[in-house]
Amino acid sequence: MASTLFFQPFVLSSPTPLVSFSPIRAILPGCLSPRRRSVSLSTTAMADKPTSAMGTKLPHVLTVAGSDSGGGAGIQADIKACGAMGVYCSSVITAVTAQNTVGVQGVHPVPEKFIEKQLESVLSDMDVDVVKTGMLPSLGVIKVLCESLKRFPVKALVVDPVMVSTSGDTLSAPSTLSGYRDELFRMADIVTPNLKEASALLGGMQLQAVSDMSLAAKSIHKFGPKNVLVKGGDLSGSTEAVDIFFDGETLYELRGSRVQTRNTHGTGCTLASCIAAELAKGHPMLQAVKAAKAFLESALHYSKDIAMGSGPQGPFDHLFRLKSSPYNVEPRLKFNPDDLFLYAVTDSGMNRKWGRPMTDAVEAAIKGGATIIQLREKEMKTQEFIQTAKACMEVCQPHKIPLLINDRVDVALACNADGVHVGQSDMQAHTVRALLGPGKIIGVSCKTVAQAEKAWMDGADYIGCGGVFPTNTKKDNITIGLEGLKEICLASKLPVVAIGGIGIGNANLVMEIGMKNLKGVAVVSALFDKENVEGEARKLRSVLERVFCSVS
Ligand SMILES: Cc1ncc(COP(=O)(O)OP(=O)(O)O)c(N)n1
Ligand SMILES: Cc1nc(C(=O)O)sc1CCOP(=O)(O)O
Ligand SMILES: [Mg+2]
Repeated sequence: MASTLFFQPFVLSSPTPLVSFSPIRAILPGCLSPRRRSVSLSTTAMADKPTSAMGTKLPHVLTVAGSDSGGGAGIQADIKACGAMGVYCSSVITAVTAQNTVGVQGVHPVPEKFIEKQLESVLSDMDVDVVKTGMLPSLGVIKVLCESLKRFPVKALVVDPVMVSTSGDTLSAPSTLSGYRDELFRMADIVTPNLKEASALLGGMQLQAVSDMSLAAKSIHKFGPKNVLVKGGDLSGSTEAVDIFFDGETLYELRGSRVQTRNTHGTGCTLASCIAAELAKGHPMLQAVKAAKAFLESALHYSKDIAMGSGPQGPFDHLFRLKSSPYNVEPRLKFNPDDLFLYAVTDSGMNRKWGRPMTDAVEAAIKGGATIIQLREKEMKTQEFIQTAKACMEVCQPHKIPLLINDRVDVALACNADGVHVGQSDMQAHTVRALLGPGKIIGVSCKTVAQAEKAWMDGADYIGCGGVFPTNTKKDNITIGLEGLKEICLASKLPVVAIGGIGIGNANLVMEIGMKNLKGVAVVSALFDKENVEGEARKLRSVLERVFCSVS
C-alpha cells in the first residue's frame, strides 16, 4: 500500500567549512582491457591486472543513493552487488530510510550541502570510474550532483531513476521528474527505468506490452542519455523477464527467465550497480547490461527460497558466489574459446561399426589432441545416455577437457557436464542458461547472421557454424560454404567453431579464411569413422597447428 512518508530534515550539528578542491581528472575514453590472445590451449582464464605508477588500480563505482535499513536495496544493495562483481564501491548517502520487507516506514533526507560535501570528498580523491545513482530525493540533490559531475568528470554515469519503491512508497519529490528529464539524463550513459518510472517520465504513458516498452525507450532516449534500458519485470502475463535496450540506433529485446520468488527487493538497484561495475571494468555497454542481467537471474535463482521478514517482498543474497552452489561459478571462467581448436563430436553408430566403446573413442580423441568433446547421440535411450555421459566425464576430467552434451539439457544436468550444444530447433539458449546457470558452456548452431546475433543475445558462449562442406553425417544439412562461414564470423560477437564435412584434407582451407574469432573445427566422421581415432586426431591437430602458426 502506498504511503505518504515523512521527510525529516537532517540536522548538521557543527557545519565545517568546505575545503576547496580543484578538478583533478579529465574524461577518460571507454576502455576495454583486452584479454591476451593465448596460444596455449589451457582452460584457465587469465585475469588482467591494470596497474598504475602508484600500484594496482581497482575498478571503482561511486553510488549516490539512499540507505535501506533492511539491507536489500539502496546503498546496501549497491555495495554488495559491486563487491560481488569484483569492483570497489564508495557511497554518497542521499537519505536514510526506515524500511523492511513490509514497506518503507520513514525517509530522512540528508541536506543537499552535505551531499555535496560527500561527493566532493570521494570524487576529488578516489579515482572513481563510474557514478551510479539511485534515490535522489529532491530536485536540489539532482542539481548538486550535476554540478559535482561537471567539476569531477567520470568515465560513465548510470542513472536508475528511483521514484517509487516496489512496495509503492514515494521516494522522490514530483519535481525530480524535470531534474531527470532536463538535466541528469543528458549526462547519462544509460538510464534504467522500470515500467512505472518510464510511464511517469513520459507523462503517464500506458506500458502494457513489449511494443509499448520499445516506444518508451525511444522517447526516453530523446531526453539525452546515450542508452536506455526499460525493465519489464512488472509486465503482467509474461513468463519471461523481457527488458528493452535502446542505444539510439538499434532496439534489443533482452530475454531471461522469470524467477518465481517473493525475494525481489532491490533488483533495480542491483541491476544498475552491476551495469556500473561492468563499465568500471572497461566492458562495452550492451555486454555490461547482459552480464548484469545474468548475475541478477542467478542471484534470484539462488535466493528464491530464502525466508526473511513477514512482508510481501524479501531481499535476496548478492553474495551467493561466496557459497557452494551451481550458481557460484564465476561466469565464463570455465570457458576458454581456445578449447574450440579441435572439437570432437561423437557418434556411437560409427564407434559400433569399428567395434569400440564410446569411452575408448573419447580417450583416443583426447590423446590425439582433441580440445573439447561433444556427445551427440540421437538414438540412445535416456538412461544409457546418462551412464555413457558419466563414464565419458571420468575420461575427460583428468585431462581437463570439457565435455558437452548435444541437445539434452536433462542429460547434461544429470551428469554435471561442462555444457550443452543446441541447434535452432532445440531448447533456446537463454532457457538453457537459466537451467544450467552462468558457469556452464553453451554453444548454438548458426547458419545465418541473425541466428548468430540471437545466440549472443541469449547468453551463449560460442557458435557452431556450418555445414561448411557437404556432409553424410547429418541428413539434409544445408551447406553454407566458406563464404557463408566468413560472413557469419565477421558478424559474430562470439567465438566460432566451423563444422560439416571437415577433415585432414580441407581443415587448412577453413582456418585460412583468416577470421580472428574462428577458433577451430568440429568434426565427426574425420575422427570416429576411422579405425585409428588417436592417429587421425593427431594428424588433424598438426594441420590445424600449422595453419595457426602461419596466420598468428
Ligand atoms: C559444434 C556443433 N555445431 C553444430 C552442431 C549441430 O547442432 P544442431 O543444429 O542442433 O544439429 P544436431 O547436431 O543436434 O543434429 C553441433 N552438434 N555441434
Ligand atoms: C552435427 C553437424 N552439424 C552440422 C551443421 O551444419 O550444423 S554438420 C554436422 C555433421 C558433421 O559431421 P562430419 O564432421 O562427419 O561432416
Ligand atoms: Mg541439436
